[in-house]
Amino acid sequence: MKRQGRSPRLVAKRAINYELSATIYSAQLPPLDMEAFRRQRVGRRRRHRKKQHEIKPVSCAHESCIMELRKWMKDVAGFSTELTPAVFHETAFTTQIGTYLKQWYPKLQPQACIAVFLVWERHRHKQSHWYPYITSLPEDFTTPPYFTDKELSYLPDLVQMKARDEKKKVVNTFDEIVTFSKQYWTEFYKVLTYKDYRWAWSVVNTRSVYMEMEHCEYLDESEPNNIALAPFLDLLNHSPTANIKAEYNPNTALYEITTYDSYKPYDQVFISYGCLGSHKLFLNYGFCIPGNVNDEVELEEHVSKVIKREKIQHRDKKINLLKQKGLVSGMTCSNEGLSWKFWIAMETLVMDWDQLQKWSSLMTVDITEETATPAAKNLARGIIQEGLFQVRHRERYIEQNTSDADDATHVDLAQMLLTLEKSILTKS
Ligand SMILES: C[S@@+](CC[C@H](N)C(=O)[O-])C[C@H]1O[C@@H](n2cnc3c(N)ncnc32)[C@H](O)[C@@H]1O
Repeated sequence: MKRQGRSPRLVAKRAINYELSATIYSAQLPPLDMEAFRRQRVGRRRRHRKKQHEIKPVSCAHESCIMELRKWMKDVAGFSTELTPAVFHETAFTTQIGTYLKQWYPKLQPQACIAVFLVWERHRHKQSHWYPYITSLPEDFTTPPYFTDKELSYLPDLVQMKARDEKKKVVNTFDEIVTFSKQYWTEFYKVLTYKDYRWAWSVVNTRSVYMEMEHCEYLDESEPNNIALAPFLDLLNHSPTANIKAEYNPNTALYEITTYDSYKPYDQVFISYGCLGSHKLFLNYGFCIPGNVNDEVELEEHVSKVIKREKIQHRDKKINLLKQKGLVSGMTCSNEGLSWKFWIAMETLVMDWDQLQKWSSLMTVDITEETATPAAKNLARGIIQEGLFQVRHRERYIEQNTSDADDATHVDLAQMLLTLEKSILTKS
């Protein structure tokens, strides 16, 4: 039942535009109808006709945890060959532990609430109604909370800062949950460990779907209440180029995903988790993809470093102006090159006083690498070089500091993020 270090995929059984629907499990949803998945029958003949030279993917349908999950889907949702509606009357708040969840103080954020629910249900093992789903979940993750502080230091600066924040958030919410449960729910307190909580938090982070939900009086409103778990649906992997539509349909009470891509038999079916670059994919899901069309490098840090040591006239005034106009955060470079906001910043920073008086005329020009002034290009070159210097510096740091105590996957991820950054900066 243990799932570790592998990545099951959903495979198209026919050359179709695949359509999946599933019910979601959220912290506060009212009872939901569940219609699981429309599974197309695979004719044996069709499989036999498959060309010899095609490499058949290795199916994981026979794996006990997936079989259990399918069996569970069949038992509770009538999952067999066609989508069959069924009903789940439970939500986290209507289960055995709902009384605690509703009284939690300070109120739980949606993610923490689902995490508490998962920790508890996992602890109940086979007694839990959710056991087949919980057993089908990965045992660990490669998201930031799983990185040691040393491993975090291998990451590029910006993503490192966000990864540290994410890890801190898990630790802080865990502490709050310990404090509350110690006093008001000792049964839970006795079984609660940081390891389990981190696991549950990561389940929610990496596997939940987006769903607009109504206000819930029991949840902390500082975080939007729009996440839900969708068993089986959460086996779908991400591709940055997948062309899909995914939304909860209140008319059918189904979470519906439609793909506009075509698949041949035995292809892996992908969905898109959103237009996410490698940083976000890593921070939220613990992986990244080379050649991701959504990748970009934020240049704000490099810009501020370079302009501190360069002689920039009226520097503070120019920086304030760029900040006021909201141009600082969009200074990026991608596989397509440097952003318009970056070029505006470069032109602004090289202006003399007279040019600065007519600054607004800049906004009407489409500045690109081709049309930028030589001074702006020169400054831009210095900033890109600073970025490349930082990447090389971090790569050397990894080389000198890694040891057997580090998790090899974590080190690989850090190196991959640096390589992606280097590739974009070099192209620019
Ligand atoms: C919603 S789950 C998808 C199912 C998952 N592969 C599993 O084993 O259950 C999301 C996780 O799948 C993995 N994943 C999804 N798309 C991926 C991809 N294109 N490359 C590598 N890992 C991916 C990541 O670990 C991510 O956190």
